[in-house]
Amino acid sequence: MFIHNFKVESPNVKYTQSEIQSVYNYQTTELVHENRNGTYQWIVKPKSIKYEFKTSTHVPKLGVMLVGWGGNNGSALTGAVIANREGISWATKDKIQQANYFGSLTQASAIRVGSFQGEEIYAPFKSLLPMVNPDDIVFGGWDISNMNLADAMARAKVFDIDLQKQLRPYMESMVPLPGIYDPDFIAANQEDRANNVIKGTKKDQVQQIIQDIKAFKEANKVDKVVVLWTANTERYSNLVVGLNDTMDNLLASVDRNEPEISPSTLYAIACVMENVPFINGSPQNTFVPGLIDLAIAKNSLIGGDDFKSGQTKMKSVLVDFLVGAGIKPTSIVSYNHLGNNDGMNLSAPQTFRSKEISKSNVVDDMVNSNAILYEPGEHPDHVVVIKYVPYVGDSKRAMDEYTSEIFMGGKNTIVLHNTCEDSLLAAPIILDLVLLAELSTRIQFKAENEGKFHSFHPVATILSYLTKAPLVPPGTPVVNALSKQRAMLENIMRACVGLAPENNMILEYK
Ligand SMILES: NC(=O)c1ccc[n+]([C@@H]2O[C@H](COP(=O)([O-])OP(=O)(O)OC[C@H]3O[C@@H](n4cnc5c(N)ncnc54)[C@H](O)[C@@H]3O)[C@@H](O)[C@H]2O)c1
Ligand SMILES: O=P([O-])([O-])O[C@@H]1[C@@H](O)[C@H](O)[C@@H](O)[C@H](O)[C@@H]1O
Repeated sequence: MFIHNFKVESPNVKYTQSEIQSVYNYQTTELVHENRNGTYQWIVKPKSIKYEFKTSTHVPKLGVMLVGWGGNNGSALTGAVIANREGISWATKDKIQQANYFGSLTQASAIRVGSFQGEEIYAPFKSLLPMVNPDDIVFGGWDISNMNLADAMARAKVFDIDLQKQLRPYMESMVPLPGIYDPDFIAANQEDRANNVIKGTKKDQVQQIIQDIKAFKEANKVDKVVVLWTANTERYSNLVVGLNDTMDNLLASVDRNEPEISPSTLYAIACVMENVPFINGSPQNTFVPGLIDLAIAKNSLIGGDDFKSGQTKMKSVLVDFLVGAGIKPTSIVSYNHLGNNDGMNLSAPQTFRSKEISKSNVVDDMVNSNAILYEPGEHPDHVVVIKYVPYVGDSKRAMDEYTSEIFMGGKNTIVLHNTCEDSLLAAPIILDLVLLAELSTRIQFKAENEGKFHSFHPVATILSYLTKAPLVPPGTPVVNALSKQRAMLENIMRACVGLAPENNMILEYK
């Protein structure tokens, strides 16, 4: 059975006018490696730590400023929110289609809340904690192309024509602000697009972005702004001591107009200086060490990298299943071709390399978790190929071959063909990223041994389910297995409302 909302009644949960307060006993373990009677043993000690959470229930009017607003993803998300808000339906060759948020974890997935008279009871994921209604989001942003959002939607060729016709009146007045353009960081084939750029030094550009954010906030009377990069993939920035290794060196490099500071890092600096959450939906290393330093010093949320939308999302499920089943993947070949502008930009070696890194590292945690299957340092062969084929447009075609060793010298080969409608998979992920980033800034918590409440660490690992290469604080484990990432997010939100983690034991029926 499905219920649409619920209230938790518990001595550990208190609903006030402005907050949900919860006390949560976090069950974990402590490991020691001790010499017991002359033999070193691993001792595992169950441990319970009391946490207190406070979640503000003041849901803000949210502004979302997209870098790359006029791109396929940006125009698709903007159009989809308008279509949902206005209740637009449109004719397709099959049926009259209603707007929806399928593919959004927060808007279209469910959680188990328990059982009632022998029946499993589920509720919307978003019913766990008060969240922004996506229909209410005000969009804006920047693009190096000055094309209005209605024409950008037509250029993207993502939506059905009847839907585009209905959306055009809402979107043709939406024009991206000039963006920071540096041809050294994206493919040369993007130059023709760059007719809407901020002039001046890198410092001038940062200042302009800060002014743009302030002006957007004032003009739209939004309470909060979240900025998300859905612009083209950049090449990696070189990490240089004295240039971008610390926040002081990074800011000094901007003052000196150092060429190696990328546009994406400049946008991120502007956001951190304004305490505006910044999320990187692409694979480049926007978050150079100096930027991470700055975000921590300012306690300003940063998250990324690279939306986990299709081929890689499937990989983080399949490899988790195989390794979890004691089967040894030995060869993973991931090929895809696509024909959108993202694909054209990725046809350059330096920008492809950024994507190759994020798509290749996604199995590391799963491989490293099982020393029965893999010797120290042993990894599957893993190849990533991306080709630009204009004809297929945004309809990316992914083909994967997984070869694994199975019982008694056997081999198993799994072949997948996955038509990933790139922007229709990425747009709902962008929505989740901005909604969860906003929610996480309304949560304060403290452990029993901490004196005062504090926010999550500015490096938002809570967003990792949505990214290929989760950005984590130094010294924090990187988890890519999709089921673990989703469980982490759900269970943290359950803790905020006093519910135990979903452990799937259902002992009541055992
Ligand atoms: N499934 C997916 O679509 C998916 C998944 C993961 C990551 N991504 C990443 O998301 C990004 C966007 O994908 P897309 O399909 O919308 O690409 P797109 O090329 O259609 O859109 C990118 C937009 O960014 C603009 N732009 C480029 N540099 C800019 C800058 N410095 N400032 C402002 N605007 C700039 C371009 O003019 C373009 O309009 C790409 O980096 C892609 O790799 C996409
Ligand atoms: O998310 P995913 O499908 O694994 O990876 C995708 C790439 O394979 C593809 O080339 C490009 O369309 C997107 O930028 C996305 O990153």
